Amino acid sequence: MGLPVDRITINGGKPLHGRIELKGAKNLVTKAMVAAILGDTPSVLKDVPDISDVRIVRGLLEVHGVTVTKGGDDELVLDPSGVATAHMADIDAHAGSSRIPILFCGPLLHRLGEAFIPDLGGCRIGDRPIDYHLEVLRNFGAVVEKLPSGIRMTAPTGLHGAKVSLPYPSVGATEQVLLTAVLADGITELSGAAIEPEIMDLVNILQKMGAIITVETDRVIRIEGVDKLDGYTHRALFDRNEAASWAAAALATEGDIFVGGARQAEMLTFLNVFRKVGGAFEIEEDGIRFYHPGGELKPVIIETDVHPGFMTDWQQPLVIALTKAKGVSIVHETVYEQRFGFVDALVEMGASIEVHKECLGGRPCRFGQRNFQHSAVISGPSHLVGADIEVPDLRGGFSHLIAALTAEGRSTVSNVGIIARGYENFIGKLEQLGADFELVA
Ligand SMILES: CC(=O)N[C@H]1[C@@H](OP(=O)(O)OP(=O)(O)OC[C@H]2O[C@@H](n3ccc(=O)[nH]c3=O)[C@H](O)[C@@H]2O)O[C@H](CO)[C@@H](O)[C@@H]1O
Ligand SMILES: C=C(OP(=O)(O)O)C(=O)O
Repeated sequence: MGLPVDRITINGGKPLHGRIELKGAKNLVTKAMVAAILGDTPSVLKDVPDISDVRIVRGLLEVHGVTVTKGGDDELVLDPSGVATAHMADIDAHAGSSRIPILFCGPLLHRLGEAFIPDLGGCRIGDRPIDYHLEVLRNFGAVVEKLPSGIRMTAPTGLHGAKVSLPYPSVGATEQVLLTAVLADGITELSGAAIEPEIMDLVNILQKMGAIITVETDRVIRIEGVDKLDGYTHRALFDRNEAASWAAAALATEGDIFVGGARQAEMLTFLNVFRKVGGAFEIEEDGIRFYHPGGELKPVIIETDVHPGFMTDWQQPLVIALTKAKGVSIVHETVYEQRFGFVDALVEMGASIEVHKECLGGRPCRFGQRNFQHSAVISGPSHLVGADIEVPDLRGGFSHLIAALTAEGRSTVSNVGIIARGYENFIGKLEQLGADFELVA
């Protein structure tokens, strides 16, 4: 279900208390849905969240002839037996705000011998080129033709295993290689691979389907192509980015939230930072309790990075807690060159945050000396006051919600529809946690 409104007013200053439940990770579920195209039989995916990115991918699969039906609660059955060439106009209409269409390339080239990819969506937090994707696909034997409306791909001699190397461990490009190599003829060796937990869960899924994938040391993944794959049955990995977001909300509002379904192993790096800032957590069998134990919050120096580093998607929500810490925190964003657009609204609300183009707080990154404002210096504690703010992107949007929840007085947050791209029923969850807000028609 979409959001009924695009604006909410929040009366801040009330700690969030209660329990929420996570479902499968946005960054795995959508890719698992694409993997279903590769099977000869239907796949069953469990713990699918009701978020708009899932609806977009569902629409795209249906346009390509995959029958998608609801199984049990939160379960999708994806039957690829009718996969057929789609109409370009229909694809364009369904691509929406997601970046997932690019991952249809390999599976569609295997099944149909051609693919059309419209312009991609996703958060505007940097240029987000797709050069690695196109380069690896060319290595497999794809012919890429750029059209005004998107990209058309064919594979006149089929797809063949290749030795490929990524200049940077891109999550999407690693998934592109996996989804293409599993049915390619011969062996693929990928070096410079990303190894995020969501990628490892995609590897689990592909192995269930019949793929042969070896994850070696030093970011090398070896895939032996097979002739056919079957469907899978899989419960999606929990959404660790949503877990970190609610954890940040608990800390910033001086609250206490039990995040059902969160697990320690995939959040080790986040938990260390959360503890250093002054947050407390208790790890239970069925989730993690995150809370503010009282006392002052402490400043930290964080550098975002690929896994097992501090995930870039965690920094935006955590910045609000850092505005409450006594002293100077630094966040050096090394994954996306423009992920600090969201701080303008926070400054308007009274936060003291400066962004710099230098690489502050650690080692130099790809963005140093290139005029990208990618390091933030946060001085606290700041007293935030309510304001009218507009959500710029998914995680920046969640961070705006937290800012409004901690601020004195009333804030109006508009463009909240973006948040539904990755947070299931966040309005209902805010209600469950005791937030004081109203939806504005
Ligand atoms: C749907 C999904 O899973 N999204 C996640 C995925 O995004 P996504 O897969 O798009 O992110 P990537 O890991 O590919 O991007 C990382 C960096 O590589 C660059 N790059 C990437 C591809 C390419 O062809 N050329 C290139 O230069 C990007 O501009 C960026 O600077 O991983 C990111 C990094 O963990 C997360 O923040 C996103 O939440
Ligand atoms: C950047 C993100 O997602 P996407 O790649 O879907 O834009 C995110 O989840 O924070």
